[in-house]
Amino acid sequence: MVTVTVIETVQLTKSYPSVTALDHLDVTVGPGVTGLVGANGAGKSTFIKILLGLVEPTSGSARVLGHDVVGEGAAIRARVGYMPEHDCLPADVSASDLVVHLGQMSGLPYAAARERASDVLRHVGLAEERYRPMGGYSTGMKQRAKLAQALVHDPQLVLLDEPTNGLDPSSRDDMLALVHRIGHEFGIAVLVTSHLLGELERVCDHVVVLDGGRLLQASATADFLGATGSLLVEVQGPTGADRLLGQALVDAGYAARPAEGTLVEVDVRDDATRDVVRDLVVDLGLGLVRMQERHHRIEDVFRG
Ligand SMILES: Nc1ncnc2c1ncn2[C@@H]1O[C@H](COP(=O)(O)OP(=O)(O)OP(=O)(O)O)[C@@H](O)[C@H]1O
Repeated sequence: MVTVTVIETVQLTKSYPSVTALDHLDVTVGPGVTGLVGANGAGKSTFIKILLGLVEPTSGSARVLGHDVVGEGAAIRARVGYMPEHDCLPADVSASDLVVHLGQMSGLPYAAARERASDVLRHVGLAEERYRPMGGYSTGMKQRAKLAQALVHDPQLVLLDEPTNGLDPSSRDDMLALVHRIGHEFGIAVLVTSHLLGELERVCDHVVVLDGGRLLQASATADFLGATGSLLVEVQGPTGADRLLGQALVDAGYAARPAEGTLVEVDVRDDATRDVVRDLVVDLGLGLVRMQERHHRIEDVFRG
């Protein structure tokens, strides 16, 4: 299988007078959905603006779909869709009119722009409301309109800057499902940023983690989420965890500690660990609610 490089940066650096926003970044992004993760100020928006050819690097280089970000910004923007982080929608224009207009700006004839706009607005889930002025939209509807305009010119790559910002949990799930569909069903490469590390685990094939402008880690999501070598055990009753953590586990030679909520984390020592823990729970007269392998979270990379 040929792996296509969508984005490639070499020692990419962006310095502002008081801060180094990006510090010698070597990043390669391929097809599918890639998450760009980092706390506020980590450099995510700066990275996206450089990829679009809107901000020049201080040093190093970056190529998007084979084009150099310095000098070939127009060619990049013709093939890349961009969903900005902040609310930038004109209040008195409808989503339909905006997306048709931007489709025409990208070079589509009016009839084709209308047809494409109608398609993408349907895909992002804006129905009748697409004809109403966007000033009256909820945050979720505004995010959908911003996503539609990024897709209207049939890009090969979309850069989505914090698309779940300001959304309630259910709209957040809808937006993440859409991001996943764009990357997998529509076959458009996606780079999506978030400061909420946990949410990208579900939809991204790869994750790039930035910290203070530096690359902390870049790998397949599955590599971030590997098993930790311990079990999470939940037993019934308010004192169940304490009783399990009492002498019996120690006597049996297991290292264990309290985990989130009322969970108990037990280090896996050998193949028999699960059976021993289950038997101990039974011997103590506790009901076993669940016992599962503990997996890493993307957050763990920040804990070193
Ligand atoms: N035009 C600018 N002039 C000076 N400093 C800037 C400029 N743009 C960004 N910065 C600084 O560069 C650093 C990275 O900012 P950036 O907006 O890229 O981070 P981010 O990860 O996108 O965070 P957020 O999610 O809060 O936007 C920050 O310290 C920011 O203050």
